[in-house]
Amino acid sequence: MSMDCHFRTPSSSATFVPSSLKNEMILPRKFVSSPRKTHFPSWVSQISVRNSVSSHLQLKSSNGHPLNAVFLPDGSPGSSLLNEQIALQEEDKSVPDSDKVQSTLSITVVGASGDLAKKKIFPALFALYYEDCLPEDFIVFGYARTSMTDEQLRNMISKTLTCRIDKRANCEDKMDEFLKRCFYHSGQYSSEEDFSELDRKLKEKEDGKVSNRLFYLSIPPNIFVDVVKCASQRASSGSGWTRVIVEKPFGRDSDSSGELTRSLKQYLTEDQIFRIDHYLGKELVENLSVLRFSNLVFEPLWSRSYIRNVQLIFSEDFGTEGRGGYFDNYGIIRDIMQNHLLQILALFAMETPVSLDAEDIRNEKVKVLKSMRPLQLEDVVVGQYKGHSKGGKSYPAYIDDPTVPNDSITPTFAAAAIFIDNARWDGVPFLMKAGKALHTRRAEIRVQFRHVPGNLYKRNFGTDLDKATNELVLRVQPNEAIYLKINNKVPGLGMRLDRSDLNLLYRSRYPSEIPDAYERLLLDAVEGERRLFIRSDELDAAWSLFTPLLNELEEKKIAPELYPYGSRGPVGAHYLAAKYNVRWGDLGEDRDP
Ligand SMILES: NC(=O)C1=CN([C@@H]2O[C@H](COP(=O)(O)OP(=O)(O)OC[C@H]3O[C@@H](n4cnc5c(N)ncnc54)[C@H](OP(=O)(O)O)[C@@H]3O)[C@@H](O)[C@H]2O)C=CC1
Ligand SMILES: O=C1O[C@H](COP(=O)(O)O)[C@@H](O)[C@H](O)[C@H]1O
Repeated sequence: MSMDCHFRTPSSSATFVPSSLKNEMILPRKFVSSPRKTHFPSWVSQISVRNSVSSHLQLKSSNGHPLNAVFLPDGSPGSSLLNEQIALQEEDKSVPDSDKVQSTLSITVVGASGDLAKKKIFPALFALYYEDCLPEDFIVFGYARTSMTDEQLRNMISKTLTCRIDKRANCEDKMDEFLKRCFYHSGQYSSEEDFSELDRKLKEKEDGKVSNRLFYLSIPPNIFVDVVKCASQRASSGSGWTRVIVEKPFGRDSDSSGELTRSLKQYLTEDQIFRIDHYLGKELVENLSVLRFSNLVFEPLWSRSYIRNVQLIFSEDFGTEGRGGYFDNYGIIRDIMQNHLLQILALFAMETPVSLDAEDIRNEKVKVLKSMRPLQLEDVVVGQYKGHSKGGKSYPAYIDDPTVPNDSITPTFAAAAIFIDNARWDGVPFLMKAGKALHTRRAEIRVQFRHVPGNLYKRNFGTDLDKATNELVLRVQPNEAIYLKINNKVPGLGMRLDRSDLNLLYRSRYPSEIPDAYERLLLDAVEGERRLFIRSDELDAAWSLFTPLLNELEEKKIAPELYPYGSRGPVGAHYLAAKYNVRWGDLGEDRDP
């Protein structure tokens, strides 16, 4: 599905459209008061009317706040009442556009000279602009210490902007238009004067309109608080909202994370903080709840009664090249498991939320996180990649990175078994595995179901009944897919059974390019939709699970098991799985569709 904003529906008002409409089964979205008028197909108005009884008016943002309205800053006295009235007014089509106060959106990318900004943030902003997902009136400011002119920033950004494969028409023009809205301000991260100067430049561009300001902190964590202090005191909006997207890592453990949250909250309210975990913005992760809660065939099976184990697998076929300095201070458990994989696990295992509202979903995630048992050292395997030569090419060891100490024992691989002590999941092992410099790049969720009781066909499966159980796989990346391994009769006169797949391969079913996770998350932040961002109590619960283990690993100086660059990782991961009678599902991946 392409992220065509005219056709993106807020999850909280997701609407089904007959399959004859295929990829257009999503409803148009917001910016109703934008001067750039959108012409919707006639079926849209029918659906809006049909849903109007339940006040599901689709033509507004997912949190119910249209962007081009005046908003009091989040959390300010009376803001919710006033904002609600404004939202109601927005729904009232009798109010002419000219009577609505025009607002502007200013996005400041702090750390604009860095890797993430170039690789992900600017391209995502351009994609949103190209899909008409940003308001008519917006500007982007880059902020960093590096000295650069606006033109140099534009030049730098232009190298990483891409056009969607299926929408090349006019793309170059759109890029030029987008770049004209990009500006740069060079400043120190702890200088209030420099942020005052940024404020002055922002005001100049905002031209007296109500301004909504979004700051994206794409910088190392040790300067988060300095920036938030300066930005909130000197460059926050006086008339609209101010929000701050904070990149991970959110601390190194419970204490440092708590300290970071307390420091941020000296300057911002929780509602203004958008802690990003980009895995939550990935298409298949977003689809997890849809699959589970909107299909009768899945939700009844979603428990210990039918599920034998669940596996969350992340692997990369490259090492920490270029990021060793950052990585060595964190390791794979903090880099991937405590956030990306745990977030997926929480979504997978939570109880049904009261609604699709952000708070209802996050409440359920917190509950299930609190039901998890803190990780035990004996349920964890750590590894680190070593150098390897293959086909005349040599691959470096982790410690060959010049920014990594020679005696580093930081894990670049980890596997863990997690248990959830609640009625639904009692006794079900949730296995996580994450590693760098492995043989392949992939992220997937694998659900292995129990044996069929009294299976009439058990003799046809040979001795290994485990191989004959159903397995549901959500392949998050690459080549997104959902497939279910089933047993099937091989056509013919005999009775031979075959393991086969019911396969929903995204590129076959949905030919349009899938939006990058950062596009979805940036758009949600602009709209004030918090569902895919981490609330502080979720973060606390996540750290409580991992902090005792991390302390123990560090105190006992547990040496990682070495594995060759490009291999399947340490053998210990297989012993860990075997301890719980589990076989990693990705071992037979050559047969995966
Ligand atoms: N890169 C990635 O793939 C991912 C990154 N992240 C997170 O996003 C954030 C940004 O990542 P990334 O772009 O890779 O980071 P960079 O190391 O590239 O840093 C971004 C910018 O911050 C400034 N900076 C770097 N080091 C320091 C320092 N010690 N003191 C002050 N300023 C500094 C530099 O700008 P200047 O010198 O011009 O001021 C730099 O261009 C980090 O929190 C990272 O953990 C999260 C997921 C993936
Ligand atoms: O957060 C991080 O994610 C990337 C992997 O992201 P992906 O979207 O490319 O799968 C990982 O390489 C990095 O170490 C980590 O900090």
